Amino acid sequence: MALSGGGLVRLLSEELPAQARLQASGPALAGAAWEHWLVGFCDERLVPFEDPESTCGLYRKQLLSKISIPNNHVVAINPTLPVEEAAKDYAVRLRELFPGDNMPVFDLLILGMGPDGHTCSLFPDHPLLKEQTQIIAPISNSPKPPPRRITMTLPLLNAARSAVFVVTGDSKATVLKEVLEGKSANPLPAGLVQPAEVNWFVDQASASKLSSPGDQDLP
Ligand SMILES: O=C(O)[C@H](O)[C@@H](O)[C@H](O)[C@H](O)COP(=O)(O)O
Repeated sequence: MALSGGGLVRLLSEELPAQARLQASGPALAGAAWEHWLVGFCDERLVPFEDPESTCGLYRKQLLSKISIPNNHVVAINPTLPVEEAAKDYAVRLRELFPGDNMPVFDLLILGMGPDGHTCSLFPDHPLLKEQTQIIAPISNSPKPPPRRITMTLPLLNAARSAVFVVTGDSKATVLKEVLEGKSANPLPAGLVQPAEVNWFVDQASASKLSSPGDQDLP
């Protein structure tokens, strides 16, 4: 699986370890055992892991240290490289997890969405949305700080078996309606993520502007 940053870190860190403890006491659910998972990142900020802006550093501290995922099952970036090199290096690291596959196929992507409809570090009207060759790309002018990041691109995101968007808060209500119900000829980045299966986990505040469930024709 691959994880996104932002508010998702706290949300997963608050919920998953408790679920893991619950499931660990259950008879089956061996498949849910954490040691079977490899964890990558849908995007990452180019800062040291000890920086509070480091997505991997936050997950290690708040989540991964509390569940039994072996350290070598977490595929982190090399934040000491220049951003272009860090992107190339991360693409190599991910491809090593999928030997022989032309395109790595993640089982699960867990994504957030910004109030402008960005996801990962793919922002509206950014040239990266047209990237069709690289699976990981650098960005040095992220509108959301910090500016230097690496990000999965749409070819990699759309090759996944499934994606889950987790969207909360009223600041996302307008953009969520646009992504799920809009008919724009220029869809927002979150609306361009269309792997085999996409599920949206939203709270009442972020869903407050959606049409009533009965008459939605969701993508
Ligand atoms: O590292 C990042 O910044 C994220 O990957 C980014 O894409 C995030 O998911 C959205 O900006 C939503 O973040 P919030 O849930 O905090 O609004």
